[in-house]
Amino acid sequence: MKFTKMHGTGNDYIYINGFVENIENLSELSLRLSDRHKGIGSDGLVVILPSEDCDFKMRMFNSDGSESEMCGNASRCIGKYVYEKGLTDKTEITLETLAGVKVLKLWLNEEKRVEKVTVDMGAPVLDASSIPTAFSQSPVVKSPLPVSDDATYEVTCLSMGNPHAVLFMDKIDELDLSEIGPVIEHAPCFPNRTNTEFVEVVSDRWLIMRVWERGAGETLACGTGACAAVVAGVLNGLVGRSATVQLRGGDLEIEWSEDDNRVYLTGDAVTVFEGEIKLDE
Ligand SMILES: N[C@H](CCC[C@H](N)C(=O)O)C(=O)O
Repeated sequence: MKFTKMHGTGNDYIYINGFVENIENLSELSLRLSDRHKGIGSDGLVVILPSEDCDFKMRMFNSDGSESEMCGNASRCIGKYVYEKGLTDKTEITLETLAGVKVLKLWLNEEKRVEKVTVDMGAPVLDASSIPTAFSQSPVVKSPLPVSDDATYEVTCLSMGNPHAVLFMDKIDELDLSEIGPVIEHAPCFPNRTNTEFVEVVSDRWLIMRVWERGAGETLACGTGACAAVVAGVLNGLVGRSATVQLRGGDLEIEWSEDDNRVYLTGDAVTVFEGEIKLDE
């Protein structure tokens, strides 16, 4: 099987061309190939497929084999993949996902390489029952979430097609995410588990964030998570509608448009290497 290793802001996935490769059991394959010691090594697996109504379709699996509805960083990398491999010559591309249709706008440099991509992520979902959480008020803002006997955090929960819990706090560098991350991910109030963002507010245009992803653990960046952080920041009166989110893997630019209520995500898309792997060994 041929594959391409790509990252968006350090969030790395194995990309497979589903027009050519016919792979069964993608969930098991993601679990196996994502392993950083015994596999290729990645945060998960992304398959690019034909779509009936859109230009392309994405399926995205976490490194634990679970499938997610949406991935912002992978959407940008798909834009680069399909354009640079000649699968399309469009610079505005529609992408079918389990979270609906997303529109990718490609930014080309002088050599016609895709340098960055803006994704129209659609409107955030703020209704508690659709996120889903056990919290009943909508929007789910400043809700108390006990994480240990002596610590309760206030969380803001929303969906960008996939679930997010956002926590605002200082000194996020000092957090032990491997301890607190799984507790929140598996908290009983999140029946579908959750992605969790730990966010420090620097100014009304600048957030610093670490992320514990559902099904993948701490990653260097999360596009849907960065969108969730800005939406949650606006709901809490902490940040403006247009902000830079600084992650361990780099910066993402987020705008929650007042005009159309949609969230726009802009960031890099990078090809790391191409490879071929025997699946029967
Ligand atoms: N890293 C991705 C999101 C993956 C989300 C996944 N961990 C889930 O289970 O929802 C992003 O850039 O948006």
